[in-house]
Amino acid sequence: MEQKTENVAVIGAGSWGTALAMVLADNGHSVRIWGHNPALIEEINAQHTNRKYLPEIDLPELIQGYTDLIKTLADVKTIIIAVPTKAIREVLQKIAAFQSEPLVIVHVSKGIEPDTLLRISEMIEEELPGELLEDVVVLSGPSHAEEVSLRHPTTVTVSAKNMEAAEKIQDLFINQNFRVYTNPDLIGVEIGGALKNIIALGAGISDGLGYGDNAKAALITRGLAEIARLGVKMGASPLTFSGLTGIGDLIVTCTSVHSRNWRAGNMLGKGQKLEEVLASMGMVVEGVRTTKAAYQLAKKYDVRMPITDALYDVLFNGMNPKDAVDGLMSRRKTHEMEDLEDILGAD
Ligand SMILES: NC(=O)C1=CN([C@@H]2O[C@H](COP(=O)(O)OP(=O)(O)OC[C@H]3O[C@@H](n4cnc5c(N)ncnc54)[C@H](OP(=O)(O)O)[C@@H]3O)[C@@H](O)[C@H]2O)C=CC1
Ligand SMILES: O=C(CO)COP(=O)(O)O
Repeated sequence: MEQKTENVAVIGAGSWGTALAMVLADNGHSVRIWGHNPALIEEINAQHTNRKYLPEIDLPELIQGYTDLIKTLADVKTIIIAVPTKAIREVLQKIAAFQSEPLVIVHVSKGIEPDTLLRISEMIEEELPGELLEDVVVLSGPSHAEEVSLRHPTTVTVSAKNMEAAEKIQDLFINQNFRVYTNPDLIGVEIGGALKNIIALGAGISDGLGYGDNAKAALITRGLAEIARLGVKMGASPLTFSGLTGIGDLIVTCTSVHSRNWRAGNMLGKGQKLEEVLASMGMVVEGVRTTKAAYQLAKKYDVRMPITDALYDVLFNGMNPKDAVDGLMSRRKTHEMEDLEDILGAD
């Protein structure tokens, strides 16, 4: 496939930013990766590695590391924001302080902001004035950085209000190992990507407690039901939840040892305290903040989210994980498809 190459900036030099920089470099783009840790950027430039986040990987030389944000964005139109959700406003404020040309922002983070209950594209629209923001595109789907950086086959979805912008980002990333689909359902893509992390924490807890595949299948299936219930009330298409950013990302995150959310849940299930689990991870566990946001969203939209409620009690109210599972299993009996009307959007 003939592609026009360009300068692309990746903001965030962690696992996902680095793996996506590799995809872009494989497509021939000049990639500038910005990070706030000078030692890591020095390592990327001098040794072409990022040992903390992708220990086994050698990086293409087309990837250049930067710590100066102004230099990173010179002659760049498209930037990939790959920092944890809670750092997004901070980096956008830094960019807004000097940027004068409009940007296409591609966000690849998976979260919802607690309290404001904004999706990430909405946070970006709040932080960047209209004259600096040409388009916002989300890229999401079942895609562990560890496997993308090994160039293992991976599929993701892009979405935006302006689908022409999404298609341009599809062209920017797509290659033989990294297949990119489009989906116009921006709300569904962002909600599925964010909320699967809650269920992945739950799957990790279940495995940590010693429960088996039956319990995990139940969590994935009933987790998807409650994500779809909320998503549809927020305006998403129910079909999106049967796609890559719905069931696809749920499967990969609930079943993979690469998932930081699964790993954190696993440690919780084995009896460790949340603070010690997070301190030992060294990488972001988005599901913790997203549990708080989803708990608040469930109240706002009056949607039943029993797994999210149980996770909230474990994470923020000190509930014993075993008691949380017992609570889920002893809920009032019900019809499996009782919520179908909600999922299909009927009154
Ligand atoms: N890893 C994956 O496989 C995937 C991750 N994602 C999503 O991508 C997002 C980023 O995750 P990921 O790369 O994995 O996270 P990591 O924890 O691997 O890396 C996060 C990076 O962001 C940097 N960072 C944190 N806070 C700031 C800040 N205030 N200013 C500048 N840089 C900051 C960190 O710097 P430092 O090293 O100094 O802490 C680190 O380089 C998350 O929302 C995640 O859900 C989506 C799909 C796949
Ligand atoms: O989103 C991911 C894979 O699609 C990565 O999940 P974790 O953040 O749990 O590692």
